Amino acid sequence: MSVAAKERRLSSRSNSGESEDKIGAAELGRRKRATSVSESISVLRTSKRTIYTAGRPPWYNEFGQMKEAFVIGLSGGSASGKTTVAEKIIQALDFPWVVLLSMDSFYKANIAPPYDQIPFPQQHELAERNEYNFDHVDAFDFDLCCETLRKLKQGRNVEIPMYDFTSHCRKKQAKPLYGANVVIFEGIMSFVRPELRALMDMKVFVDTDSDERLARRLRRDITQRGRNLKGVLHQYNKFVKPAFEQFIEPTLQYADIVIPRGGSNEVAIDLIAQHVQTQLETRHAAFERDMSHIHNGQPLPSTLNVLESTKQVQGIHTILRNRETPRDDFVFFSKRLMRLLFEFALSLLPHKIHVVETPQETQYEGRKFSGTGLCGMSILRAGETMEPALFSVTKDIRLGKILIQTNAATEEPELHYIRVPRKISEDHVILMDATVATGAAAMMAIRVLLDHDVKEENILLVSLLMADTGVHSVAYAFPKVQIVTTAVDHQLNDRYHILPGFGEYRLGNFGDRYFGTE
Ligand SMILES: Nc1ncnc2c1ncn2[C@@H]1O[C@H](COP(=O)(O)OP(=O)(O)O)[C@@H](O)[C@H]1O
Ligand SMILES: Nc1ccn([C@@H]2O[C@H](COP(=O)(O)O)[C@@H](O)[C@H]2O)c(=O)n1
Repeated sequence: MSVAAKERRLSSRSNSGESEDKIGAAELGRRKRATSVSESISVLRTSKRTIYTAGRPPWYNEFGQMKEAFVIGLSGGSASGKTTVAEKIIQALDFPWVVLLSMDSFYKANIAPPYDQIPFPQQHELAERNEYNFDHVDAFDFDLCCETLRKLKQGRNVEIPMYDFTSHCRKKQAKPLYGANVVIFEGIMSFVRPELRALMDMKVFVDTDSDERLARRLRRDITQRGRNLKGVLHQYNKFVKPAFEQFIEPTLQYADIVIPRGGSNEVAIDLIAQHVQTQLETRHAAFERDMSHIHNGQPLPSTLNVLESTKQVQGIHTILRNRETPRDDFVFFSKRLMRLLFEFALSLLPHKIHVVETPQETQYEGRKFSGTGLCGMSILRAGETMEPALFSVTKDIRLGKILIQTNAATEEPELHYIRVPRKISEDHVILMDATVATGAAAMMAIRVLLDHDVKEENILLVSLLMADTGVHSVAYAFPKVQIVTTAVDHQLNDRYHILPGFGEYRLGNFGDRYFGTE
């Protein structure tokens, strides 16, 4: 199958995108039209219940640790039907957060030893004349391939190189990919290296008759890869066939399952899908969801930083907690409190001594932010209300967004949309939510940042008002994250759920009061 088609499939099943990662309702609709998934909303199926969901449920435990993605390795000769089988497994799983990763993406950008002794124009000419061996192990960048698959398995954000079969080159742009519960990794050499095999939870070999493979390859390479009959036959006899015997066929011994006839073998595909479902159910059931009272009575963590409760701060709280406060006052005083909060949060960032010369030509020993970079990340919807205040105290700050909603049926947070600024791994990140109750959404947002290689100690969770449960849950899972707020409330409702500002000190739903959607 063509790389373009594989990429289309890949992007249609994951939350990656050309310019952003998103899985909002509109995107879901587009995907449904682009793929053959039948229902109008995504369905996560388990044997016990059916959960309707458009978002991604937690992929980490109460300690904040990752549940690794399930990796299916698919091997077999060229045109044996690996991609077709992968696509059928995806359809049979009918489960979001499944990504298809092809080894084709890891063809060397510039053909390397023993070939890199040949200068580039000649390499290209060799490929054009079908004299370059794309079926040799040396044609693949195994190091990058292994690193990418390992990161995906660990749930981290990756950049997938894009390969063009027509020009025989890696494209300049890579494709961001994040958020996989299941990774299907396919390629002719996928079982060759032990380090790649070690990452696979299940290994499947697609065993298709060689005549059939040749017939399919002829059709595909002529119609999709811009080749001619003579060239395909020459390449097949000189490289593809010997490579199958030398490198690919011997790896059949590593397979857990051998699928004769490839994509037509519905029974084998159903069996694989069932096994993966069972594995995912087991992992899902192991997740501790109710964290509302496991930290009861514990002292507040040392990573908690509460803004000094001056009379001025108390005055603003009084206005915000007053149910009679009109919306324009609520917005005005929230913004005042947010600015104070952000100035306080910024003071917690690392600073170094910085000496400047004054107009009087004396030296002034001051301070300067000593981090690499700073960016903000708002948890939608209420976190968005904090953006103007952040902009008013920081200059040129880059901003990302993340939409997390609670699934009414499961009461779990679900990830619906993310837009993370590029190259944030060395940055300090100010993560914003107006209020934090159980901490579930904040934990998910922190996990997303960690998956994008942000350092835990560089994250500041900044919130106007927090419940002590939320503080405990976040600090327990992510002990290096700095938690910054103006007040910590301890309030339980009759279901042992803590709601900040609830009851006597009621604040209500912050987003509704701020946006006037009560
Ligand atoms: N069972 C099948 N019957 C007919 N054609 C098939 C079948 N499986 C795959 N093909 C076709 O053969 C070609 C190669 O299949 P593909 O799944 O891309 O193989 P691979 O990923 O192993 O190279 C494609 O054009 C595909 O449409
Ligand atoms: N520039 C290239 C790169 C690779 N090939 C052939 O692709 C085959 C692997 O892809 P499958 O989808 O068939 O598994 C491999 O056999 C290479 O010969 C190519 O023709 N040109």
